[in-house]
Amino acid sequence: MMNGPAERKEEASVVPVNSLPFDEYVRTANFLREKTRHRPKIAIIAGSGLGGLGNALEQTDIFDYHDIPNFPVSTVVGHAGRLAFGLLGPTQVPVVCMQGRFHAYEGYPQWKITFPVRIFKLLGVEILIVTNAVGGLNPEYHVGDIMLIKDHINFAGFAGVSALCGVNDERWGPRFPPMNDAYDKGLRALARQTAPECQFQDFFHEGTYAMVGGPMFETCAEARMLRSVGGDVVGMSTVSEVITARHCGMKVLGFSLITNVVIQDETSDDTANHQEVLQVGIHRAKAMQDLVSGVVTKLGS
Ligand SMILES: O=P(O)(O)O[C@H]1O[C@H](CO)[C@@H](O)[C@H]1O
Ligand code: HPA
Repeated sequence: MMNGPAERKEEASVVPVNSLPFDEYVRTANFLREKTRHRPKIAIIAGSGLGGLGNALEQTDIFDYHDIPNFPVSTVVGHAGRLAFGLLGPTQVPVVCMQGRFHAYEGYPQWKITFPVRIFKLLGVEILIVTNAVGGLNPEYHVGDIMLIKDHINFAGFAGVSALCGVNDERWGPRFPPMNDAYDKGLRALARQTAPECQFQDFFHEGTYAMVGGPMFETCAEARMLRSVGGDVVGMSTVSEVITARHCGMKVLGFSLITNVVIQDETSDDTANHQEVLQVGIHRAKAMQDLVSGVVTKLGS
């Protein structure tokens, strides 16, 4: 029998993994809405070394993550831990930018990693732009190239780790959201159109982001496996944010900066390291900024 007393009891005993009640999200959103004059429809999450985007905003209202109720705090070098509301680009489009994101390897549960995405939804955001630093797996990709994210492979998800685990609150979205259209076609077309205008068509690709848990970089065998199943780049973030945004009906656009080439050959003397990731981020931050700003300007007009 469906929904009999036994089934209901079992349902009630499930501990929701997304464990803050809806009202707590509303409290955080209200806190921010009361303190900023901006009403952005676009949110940007800046990855490792890419937080400079937030510094390019004008008329900013800036919040330290420590000061926002219920917000996690950044613990990774290269993630400033600030939420900046402001105006981006020549046409002054209102945006909100996370200067630093949260990762599972910092010890955060999935619902916390993705908490800001739902706050953006409550604030009226319709489009989420994610940026990240990645290792290149595709042999045609070089350090400093930018990849428009076409799709992702969610290795954590295969293991049952998802921000959507737990009792589903329909106020956010459906129990079984589709992900075949995770990265919006129209927004990707806009990004492809913007890349040549920024003069970097020569180092622009479109490909698939493979998400691993980190914090350790990949072994050579793992890297070859990721490449063989279709990964063009690998990183330790982003996918949970994208899934949460799609779940609550936001459109998503994503860009990856290739900060290192993932070593796939055990005879190599090179090793991956976070300092290199940050250095490349610093050198190519302007390119990423121009691209995001170019797309945002088109969206705002
Ligand atoms: O994905 P973002 O936050 O850009 O950071 C990337 O850079 C770090 C490794 O250097 C990892 O956290 C990886 O995910
Ligand atoms: N692997 C995983 N995540 C990363 C890498 C990498 O090589 N570079 C930047 N983030």
